[in-house]
Amino acid sequence: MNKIIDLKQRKESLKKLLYVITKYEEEIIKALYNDFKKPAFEAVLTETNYVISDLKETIKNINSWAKPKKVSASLLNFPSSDYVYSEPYGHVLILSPWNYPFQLALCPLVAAVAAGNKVTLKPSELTPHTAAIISKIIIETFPVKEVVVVTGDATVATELLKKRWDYIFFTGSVAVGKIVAKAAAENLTPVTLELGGKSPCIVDETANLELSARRIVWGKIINAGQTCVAPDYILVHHKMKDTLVKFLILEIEKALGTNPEESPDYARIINLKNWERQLSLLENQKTLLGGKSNKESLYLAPTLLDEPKMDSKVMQEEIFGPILPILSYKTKADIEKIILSFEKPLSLYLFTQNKSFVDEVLQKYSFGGGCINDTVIHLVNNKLPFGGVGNSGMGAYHGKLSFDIFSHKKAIVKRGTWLDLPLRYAPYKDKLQTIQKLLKWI
Ligand SMILES: NC(=O)C1=CN([C@@H]2O[C@H](COP(=O)(O)OP(=O)(O)OC[C@H]3O[C@@H](n4cnc5c(N)ncnc54)[C@H](OP(=O)(O)O)[C@@H]3O)[C@@H](O)[C@H]2O)C=CC1
Ligand SMILES: CCCCCC(=O)O
Repeated sequence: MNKIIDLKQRKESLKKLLYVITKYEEEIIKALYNDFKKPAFEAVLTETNYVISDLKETIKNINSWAKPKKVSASLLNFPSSDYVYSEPYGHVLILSPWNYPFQLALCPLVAAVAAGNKVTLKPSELTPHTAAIISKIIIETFPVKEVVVVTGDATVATELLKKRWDYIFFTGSVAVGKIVAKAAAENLTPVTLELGGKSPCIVDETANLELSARRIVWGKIINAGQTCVAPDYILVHHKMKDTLVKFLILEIEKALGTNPEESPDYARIINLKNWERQLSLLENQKTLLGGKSNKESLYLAPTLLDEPKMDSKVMQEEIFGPILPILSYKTKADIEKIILSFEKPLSLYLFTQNKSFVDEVLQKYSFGGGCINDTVIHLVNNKLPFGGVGNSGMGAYHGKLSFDIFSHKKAIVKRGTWLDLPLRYAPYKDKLQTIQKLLKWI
């Protein structure tokens, strides 16, 4: 059993990490830009500041989170004091993706360290500049190497998965999530899988269309649509479709101008393979806006598609890019038929003023989490669990939940020795009635 990293040392390490990240914030922002032109505003909002506030919250609460929790004792154990101890799993592996390469690597890492674990982190090789600054930060913060960064591609991750870990935290695609789960099963290693899916965005006949368009566009164009909780496709009431499309086009132009390629506020597709995949989603599709692309700069305009067929590629796989299919519906049965044709999504968004429809949708559809009359912002509140369900993932984190997923919860009963009731001990003769009465009474 590795030496458990004591609370004082964990807190010191996290304070040092906060200092070092703050010191290198400009370098991190530059690295994110160099990797795929992530705008500085988005880099601060969704990466550096996101991690800094998570770190501050963890440092503030680590003592209370790590303290053994006293729970009410069972009368059957009288006299006793009962506790839940949070114990680090040991040595954890974190595999993180390229789309929010700083946040999705560091937030799990902060929690794993806070819970007292050693950490091996493998960031994506698709964002080498960010991986390099993460390595620099970790080396400067953890000289004793309780945290190490292993850079490299999927082959490195494959080798890492051959080792035995005490916990694996994976963020990425469903396909690789299954590879990770299989590898973990070999050693019965607990895992958190933060995956993806096709997150629907329903707009009904009561929705405020201008406001809905603004919030849908925001959630779609941030990071050039490469966000696991981005609205993947729109289901709009057929009477509202034309007006919604008009507002979507207006909001995209308001945000990025009439030529988004020239906007400094719009990222690029991460690499040629993903750019070509995005282009393949446009084949034989009717475009309402966008479609313009540039192979050299890996640019793809925010693109609205008109009523793609359900068996088309764009409707058969997670888009994970700036393409937004618009499908209209007449009845709730139309909505149900489409949403239930897919695996349980990571998110679902509903734009409506109809409270009973909200209740109906929340009851009818299973999904990781989502918003009513907005998109993506459920990730801002760290009191809310962030995770998938079914194919979109298992386990959820953020806030104290992150500390808890990296802690084994050990139950401890501390018995008094001044009293030892004989009831539970054999021989049981003529004790049965007493125990039956007692158990009914408790
Ligand atoms: N739920 C969430 O929080 C998030 C989910 N996602 C989902 O991730 C997907 C896109 O991210 P992406 O990075 O492309 O996902 P991948 O699954 O391709 O990669 C995720 C991580 O796993 C590594 N990896 C890739 N192939 C293998 C393999 N065969 N064995 C072991 N490890 C491997 C990658 O390394 P390398 O990149 O170096 O090849 C990367 O570090 C989308 O489906 C998206 O929805 C993305 C972000 C957040
Ligand atoms: C806005 C931050 C989002 C991070 C996780 C994702 O890709 O959805």
